[in-house]
Amino acid sequence: MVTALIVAAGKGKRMGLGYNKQYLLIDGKEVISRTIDVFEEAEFIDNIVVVVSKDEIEYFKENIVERYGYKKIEAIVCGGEERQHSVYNGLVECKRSDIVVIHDGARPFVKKEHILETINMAKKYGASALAVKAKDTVKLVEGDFFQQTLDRNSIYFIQTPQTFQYQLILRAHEYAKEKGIFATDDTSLVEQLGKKVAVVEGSYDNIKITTKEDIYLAELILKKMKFFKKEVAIFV
Ligand SMILES: Nc1ccn([C@@H]2O[C@H](COP(=O)(O)OP(=O)(O)OP(=O)(O)O)[C@@H](O)[C@H]2O)c(=O)n1
Ligand SMILES: C[C@](O)(CO)[C@H](O)COP(=O)(O)O
Repeated sequence: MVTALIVAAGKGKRMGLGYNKQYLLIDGKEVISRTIDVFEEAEFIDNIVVVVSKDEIEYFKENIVERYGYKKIEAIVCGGEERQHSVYNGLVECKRSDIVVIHDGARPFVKKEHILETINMAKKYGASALAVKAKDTVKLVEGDFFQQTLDRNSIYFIQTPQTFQYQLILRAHEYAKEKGIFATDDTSLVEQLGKKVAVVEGSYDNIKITTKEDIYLAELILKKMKFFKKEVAIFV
C-alpha cells in the first residue's frame, strides 16, 4: 500500500498573511487543495493522510475535504510544534502502508511522474527524494564574509516528496525522538541510521510556497502549466 502523507500544520510565519498559507488562493484555489489534487488523481497513490493544526481541523474538513469531495483522505491528524513532529504524528496513522510519500502541503506543483519515480526508487533503495541541481555558485559564510566555495556539481536543493519504506522512516523518527535529533527534513533522519537516500531529479517548478515573492512565482508556474495542458489538448 502506498500512502501520501501531506504535512500542512505549519503557521506560515515567513509568508506573513496572518493565516496559514495553505489556504492562500492561487488563481482561485487553495494551495493545499492544489497539492492534494495531484495525489488524489495519481492512480498509484492508495490513500492520503493529511496533517493539519489542531485548531484548523474542522475548517479543513468542511472547506477542503467536503467541498472538493476528496475520496482518498483516510485520516486527518493533528500537527506538532515542528514539521518533524507533524510528520511523526502522521506516520503513526500509516501502519498499513508499505511505502510513505511525505510531501509538503506548500508544494502544489509537484509532477505526478516525479512522485512515481520516488516510489520506484524507495522500493529499490529504501529511501528517495526529489532534488534539483544548484544553478548558482554556492559558498559557506561565516559572519560577514564568504569562507569557502563549494563544488556546485555536487550541490542539490532537496524538495519533497521524500519517499520511504514505512518501517525505515518510522524507525528513523523513533531513533531521532530517542536521541533528541532535530532535522528540517526526513531524509536527514534516515541518514542518521547510516542509510543512503536515492536522488530523483525534480523540477524547478516544484517550489515550496514560503514567502510573498513565491505567490507571484506560483501564479506564473500555474499559468505555464495551464498553457502546456491546453496546448497538449489541442494536439491530442
Ligand atoms: N509544525 C509544522 C511546520 C511545518 N509543517 C508543514 O511543513 C511544510 C514545510 O514547512 P514550511 O514551509 O516551513 O511551512 P511553515 O512552517 O508554515 O512556514 P514558516 O516556517 O514560515 O512558519 C509546510 O507545508 C508546513 O505546513 C507542518 O506540517 N507542521
Ligand atoms: C522538507 C523541505 O521542504 C525540504 O526542502 C524543507 O526542509 C522544509 O523546510 P521548512 O523550514 O519546514 O520549510
